[in-house]
Amino acid sequence: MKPQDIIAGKTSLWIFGYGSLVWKPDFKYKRSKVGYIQGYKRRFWHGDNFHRGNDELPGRVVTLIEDDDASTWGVAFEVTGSQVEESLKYLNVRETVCGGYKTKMVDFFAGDGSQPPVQALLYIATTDNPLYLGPASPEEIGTQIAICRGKTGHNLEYLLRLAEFMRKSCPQVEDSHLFSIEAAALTVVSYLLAAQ
Ligand SMILES: N[C@@H](CCC(=O)N[C@@H](CS)C(=O)NCC(=O)O)C(=O)O
Repeated sequence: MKPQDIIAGKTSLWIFGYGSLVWKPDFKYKRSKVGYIQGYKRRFWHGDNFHRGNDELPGRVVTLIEDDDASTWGVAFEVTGSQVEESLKYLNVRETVCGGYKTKMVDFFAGDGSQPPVQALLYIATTDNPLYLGPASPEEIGTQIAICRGKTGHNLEYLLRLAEFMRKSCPQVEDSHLFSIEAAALTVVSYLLAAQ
């Protein structure tokens, strides 16, 4: 489903965030819910040469990789009325034009699992994306994040705020990929500070 199809008739839309959107949606919404999507794992495998990096030193941001056994926790935001078009126009620039992400509709399950899933729009960077960097060790990814910055800020902020969100809002979720990268990045930062 293309965003313009959604705008055409929709008066309400859920938008699922799993990276910077969980702590910085920056668009108006009616309500939000913490929850998850199934069939995807979150990985720091997408390059970013705008928000958190540049062409010489691209940062690393998250995308979703298909995995039938995995689920990814984040936040779904419900936009209604004029918020639908406003949010999609904003996200098209932030996510697609500047970030290389494309849209996809998935089932979103609210965290308490008490209600049936709702359809949600999300932004995903697929492996054919020119900015796709792919797998690397937590140490390599952590080091890259510790030294990169872009027009929106430091790549480290992007990592630490996502880790903070998961600890506060999804304490039951053990995201070893995220937390191993966080530990590696903080180790690099401690060495850099000690070397000063
Ligand atoms: N699409 C994911 C990832 C979004 C994301 O991290 N996008 C980057 C674009 S490369 C962004 O918006 N960065 C803004 C920032 O880093 O503050 C989400 O739903 O959260």
